[in-house]
Amino acid sequence: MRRPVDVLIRRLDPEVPIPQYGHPGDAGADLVTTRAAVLAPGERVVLPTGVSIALPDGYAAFVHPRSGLAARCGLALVNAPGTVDAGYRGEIKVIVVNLDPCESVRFERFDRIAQLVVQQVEKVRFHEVAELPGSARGEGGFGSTGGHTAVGGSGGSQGGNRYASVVSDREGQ
Ligand SMILES: O=c1ccn([C@H]2C[C@H](O)[C@@H](COP(=O)(O)OP(=O)(O)OP(=O)(O)O)O2)c(=O)[nH]1
Ligand SMILES: [Mg+2]
Repeated sequence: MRRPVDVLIRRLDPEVPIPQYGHPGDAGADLVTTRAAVLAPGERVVLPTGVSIALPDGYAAFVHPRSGLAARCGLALVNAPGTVDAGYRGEIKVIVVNLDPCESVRFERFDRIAQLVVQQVEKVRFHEVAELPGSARGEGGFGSTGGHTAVGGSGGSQGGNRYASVVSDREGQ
């Protein structure tokens, strides 16, 4: 295993646990909320994690959702993945939204709400050019390779089509 990267961390709440990896090979260390909360269906809230960090230069940390909460409760991060810059010294916050149409989501203090993935990031220099070099993909994007052709349209009147395509995608799984 590679040597871990050292990251300085400050507790802003004396009782908050230091983020933990669930298993040795995990990419994300779990973040908790220091504030209990109840999110009604569709509600969005910014939750404090009680920690701030100082990343080494050339690194960033990304706040990712936890799949279990997404699957069980419909919890999503509005800005997933949230980007924590190396120079940020403020409290890490998590912007959660309850996407379940019916059920509220409840968090107790110190429940794990997200996971922090630390990665090396490249700094680039942009060089303006009149033409970009060619590539196999070219300008094709947004479903250009197929598989999503029935999704989309201009909204309203396409609703029936859109639903049918979602159903058939699921049947194909
Ligand atoms: O999920 C997140 C995302 C960001 N941040 C913090 C760390 C990050 O360094 C800072 C700014 O985030 P970002 O650059 O995504 O937000 P912005 O709207 O562009 O703000 P700014 O103008 O401060 O860059 O907010 C969090 O605590 N949680
Ligand atoms: Mg920014």
